[in-house]
Amino acid sequence: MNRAAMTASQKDFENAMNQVKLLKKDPGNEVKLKLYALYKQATEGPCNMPKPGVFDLINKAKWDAWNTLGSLPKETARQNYVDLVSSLSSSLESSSQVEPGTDRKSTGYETLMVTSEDGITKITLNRPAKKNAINVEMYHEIMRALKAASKDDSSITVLTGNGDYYSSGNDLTNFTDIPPGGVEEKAKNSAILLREFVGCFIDFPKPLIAVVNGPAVGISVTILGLFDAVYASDRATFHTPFSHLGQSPEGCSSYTFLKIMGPAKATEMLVFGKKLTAGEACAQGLVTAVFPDSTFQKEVWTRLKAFAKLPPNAMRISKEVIRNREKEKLHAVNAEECSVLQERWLSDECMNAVVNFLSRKSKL
Ligand SMILES: CCCC/C=C/CC(=O)SCCNC(=O)CCNC(=O)[C@H](O)C(C)(C)COP(=O)(O)OP(=O)(O)OC[C@H]1O[C@@H](n2cnc3c(N)ncnc32)[C@H](O)[C@@H]1OP(=O)(O)O
Repeated sequence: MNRAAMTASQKDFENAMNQVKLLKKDPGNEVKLKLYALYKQATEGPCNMPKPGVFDLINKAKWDAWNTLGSLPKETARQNYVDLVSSLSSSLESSSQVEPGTDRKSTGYETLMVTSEDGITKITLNRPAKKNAINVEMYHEIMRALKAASKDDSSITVLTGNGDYYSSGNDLTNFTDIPPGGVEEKAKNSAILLREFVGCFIDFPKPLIAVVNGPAVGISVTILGLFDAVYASDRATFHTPFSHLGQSPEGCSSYTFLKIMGPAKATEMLVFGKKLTAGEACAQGLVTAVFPDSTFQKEVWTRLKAFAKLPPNAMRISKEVIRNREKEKLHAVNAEECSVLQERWLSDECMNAVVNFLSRKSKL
């Protein structure tokens, strides 16, 4: 009897492991850590691995989850794993029945909403609960959306944010997913990603317009220097706290901001982390126009719809004439900024700032 039950439980365990791979929705980090811990306990027994270092956030979280199970018997862990997967499958299935085929799914983007209407392709950053922080998936999706927009039949492309923020910049949890090659490999991969990401903005062929609906931080601010127009709500602020984060400027801002606002004002922003109001950013040339938040959407979209009616080829060619002679320089600046940042990400100053944010010791 016992033996039959154990065999059945082992089979259920294997089925459950397969079921986890087939889950349609991400169950979230907390559940994933529980699954990891139960799996390890069921297959290897109690945790006797050395505790990972303080900067190794992911492995430390995994270790904590496993260690918490103490001396739970392997068979019980196996059963608990099976029970957890079964509850998970039914809850995720039922939630997908409530909301069949949401918009996000139909567009094929997880972190963005992309629509095309009235000659305008609108790319909306769509992680409002995280203040539209740009995680690795979002970097890739923005690049994909820009590539698609460069070839579609729209005349202009708009980037905006959903919710109260435009974007809080780089998602600081990006730094916690350390690959087997360690933090050096992570820094190298991030520099490659950043260079490719910024390169897409440098090369974007159609008029690119930012509709800054709220506060903007970090990389969401620096790349504005590569846009053709920037419209802001009077609720928006512009903040590049690189020194506070132990980092250095990116998005070609070390070049574009100096050209736009001059070295003194650019230094205040990029080195001293001065946060600008929308009015100040407009006075310094980073923002094209500011509108009261109450009428922002109406006024901006009326203006953009009128722009989108202009002959698209003329707009594209005019942009080429204005921007092309700077392209080579911008790519060189981008490469240099990324290589400096690759080093910065390995510094104690940067690691401490990220750990402080993640352990909720500091915010901007
Ligand atoms: C690979 C390429 C790398 C390119 C490098 C680029 C450099 C940069 O972009 S530097 C800028 C990095 N950004 C920040 O330092 C902002 C950090 N966030 C904050 O200081 C605050 O969250 C805020 C001032 C933006 C908002 O504060 P508020 O009190 O209104 O809201 P919160 O409760 O803090 O946020 C809600 C929710 O969102 C999460 N979150 C917000 N911003 C980020 C972020 N940048 N990275 C990760 N997560 C972020 C925050 O943790 C909250 O999540 P929970 O509800 O789960 O706690």
